[in-house]
Amino acid sequence: ITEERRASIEVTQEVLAYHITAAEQEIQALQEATIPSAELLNILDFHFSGFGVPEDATTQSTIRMFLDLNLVQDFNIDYKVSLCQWVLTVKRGYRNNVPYHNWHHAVSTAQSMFAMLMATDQLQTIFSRLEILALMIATLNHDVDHRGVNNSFIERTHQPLAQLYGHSSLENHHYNLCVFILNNTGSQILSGLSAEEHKALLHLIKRAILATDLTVYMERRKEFFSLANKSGVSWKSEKQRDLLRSMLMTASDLSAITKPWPEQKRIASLVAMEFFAQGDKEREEFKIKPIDIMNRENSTRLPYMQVEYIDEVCYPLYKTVSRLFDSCSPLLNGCKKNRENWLQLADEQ
Ligand SMILES: CCCOc1ccc(S(=O)(=O)N2CCN(C)CC2)cc1-c1nc(CC)cc(=O)[nH]1
Repeated sequence: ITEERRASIEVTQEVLAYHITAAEQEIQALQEATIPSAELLNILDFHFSGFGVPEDATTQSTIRMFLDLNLVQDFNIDYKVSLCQWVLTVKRGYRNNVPYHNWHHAVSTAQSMFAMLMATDQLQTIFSRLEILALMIATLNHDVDHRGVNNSFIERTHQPLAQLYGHSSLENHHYNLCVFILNNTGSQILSGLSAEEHKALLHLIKRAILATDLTVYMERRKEFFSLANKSGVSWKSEKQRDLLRSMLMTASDLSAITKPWPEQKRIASLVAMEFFAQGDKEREEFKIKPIDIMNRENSTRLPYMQVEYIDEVCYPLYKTVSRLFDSCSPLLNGCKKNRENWLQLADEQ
């Protein structure tokens, strides 16, 4: 990158550091709070939704996940000084003027990963402690600073992010901000790790966040489905574990489609709001015709689009994950149920 671009990134990071550091009183309140149990917070349930809970419960739920997975203890994470500030700083990294890709989506995604890990002993034996730490940090940060527009919009409209990163520009940005927050004074939750653990962890986090680019998921899932068809997969090789971690990232990322119908309906309208807002920008600002799913005029086709989304993107994944890990079958059942609900609405159109 040229010298002036490097300088402008420095300035942006300084400004970001100032804005992103959580407010003192918010940190204090969280530090002093008694964190309710996982049962009380309902975070062990597959039907939990981050969109349904008040802000302070979302930060307490995140802390509870790290505590109950023993990550605070295993990695000597300083609870008061770093973990509280880190959670609040990640929360502030999300934009609350974005209808769907905001902090509530981040918490829902992290909670889905948490629920899968807590329900499936096998996963806790397959993955090392470092991999579990990576998955929890990656799910919470995987969409940080999302602007409510997708990669293709960013690339087609030549936004700075597109010039910084060739492809998966959003996911690269999410990863870089995740690292920036981990290095920011006051939220350095990884200070208890050795140099080689830290290096290995950042690689695991990068792979996990980049895996949330849906185009990457659609390419790699064939390999996952055929691997899962073999009897008794060992998940011993790093390549196989990387694939499994990536697929579980997507299963967590798309878990809104598995939620009880009232929740799924509400979340789908937030997704639609965001997609249509992008369509409006494309039409007005960039004089480009928005693609079907982002075109407000097609909103009557929404139920039909959801059925397509379930059939083409979601169902095959939850089917395979549930076949490998039976305890994750609530995700498949929720997805099946929502397909029926959307199909019924589509037929009524
Ligand atoms: C609810 C408004 C319409 O929502 C959709 C419409 C179409 C498709 S799609 O499968 O055809 N497909 C996906 C891959 N893109 C590259 C092309 C379009 C997906 C969604 C959708 N996406 C998400 C994830 C953010 C959540 C969600 O609930 N629904």
